[in-house]
Amino acid sequence: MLHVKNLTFSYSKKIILKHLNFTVEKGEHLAIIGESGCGKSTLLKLLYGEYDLKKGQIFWDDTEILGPEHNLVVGYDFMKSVTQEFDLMPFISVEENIGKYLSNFYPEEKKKRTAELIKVVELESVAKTKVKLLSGGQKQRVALARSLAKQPEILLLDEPFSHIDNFKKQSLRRNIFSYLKEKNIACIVATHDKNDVLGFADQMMLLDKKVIVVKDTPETLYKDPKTPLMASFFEEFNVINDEIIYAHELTIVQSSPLKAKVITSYFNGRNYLIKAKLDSQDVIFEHDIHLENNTEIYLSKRLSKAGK
Ligand SMILES: Nc1ncnc2c1ncn2[C@@H]1O[C@H](COP(=O)(O)OP(=O)(O)OP(=O)(O)O)[C@@H](O)[C@H]1O
Repeated sequence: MLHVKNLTFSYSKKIILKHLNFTVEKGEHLAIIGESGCGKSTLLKLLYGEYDLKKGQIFWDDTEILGPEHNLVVGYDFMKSVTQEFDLMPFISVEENIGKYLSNFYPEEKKKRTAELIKVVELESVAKTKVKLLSGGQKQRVALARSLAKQPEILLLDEPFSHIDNFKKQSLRRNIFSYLKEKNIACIVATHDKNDVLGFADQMMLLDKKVIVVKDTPETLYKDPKTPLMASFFEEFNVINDEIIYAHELTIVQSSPLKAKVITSYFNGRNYLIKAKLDSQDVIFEHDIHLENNTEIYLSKRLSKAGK
């Protein structure tokens, strides 16, 4: 288990993270979210042992994670990290990069393992291509596969699919995250993308103003986001009479106290996103058809399927 105890960290005098306490079980998937600059990458670097801690401690089971003051080489065998700098070897092939740290003593096993990982990241077609010839997204996939080569116990991922196109993203997420579950590898993912979280993370943790605001399951936080910052991670939303209401939860009714005037309609794929003026505030909601500007409407929170 990863155990973070009372971690506080600053770059020179600027405090970035304050009094963080949390745990991650073996095989568990934790997503770290928060606005740009809130300290997600810094936290991953601390967990990896890239910096020395002045306050607080980090343990993986009984091993304390220590920084460069204590370790000549940063990092531990049981932990791997994939950052935004992929740190690959450009002049050797994809399969050579992935197999680089696997023992040559068992060539058959090395070959099998490399092929298995190439399949997980769907790079079969470029297995023999030199890495310098790959796109950014392909390089990111090589970095992901390489991090899994010597099966770690815990994997730290910083925006792991940021360079990967939408065609590939969803199947890649499914492959990687189910591979980690299958092998009982814990993973901590810093992300801005709800699709990295919903359906995959066991727990998610929101960082804001240096502290952990909330840590819970994605389902609990989606259904009851508590704060606008949390809601904004998931979807477009409104705050009406102090209540957070997602755009898809607002609907047009015959009559209600919420009388509004349409400002504009945006085509949104399966429906339209309508912006309207409600008293002095702008509200946003989903609707099946385009609405003319200035149409007067009445809005209400949609009843859930259970009728609540
Ligand atoms: N090496 C450094 N030296 C000094 N300040 C730094 C350093 N690295 C990051 N910072 C600062 O620490 C804060 C947190 O940065 P960090 O990269 O951890 O945020 P983040 O949440 O990962 O952001 P993003 O989502 O944009 O990647 C920022 O204000 C950043 O400017």
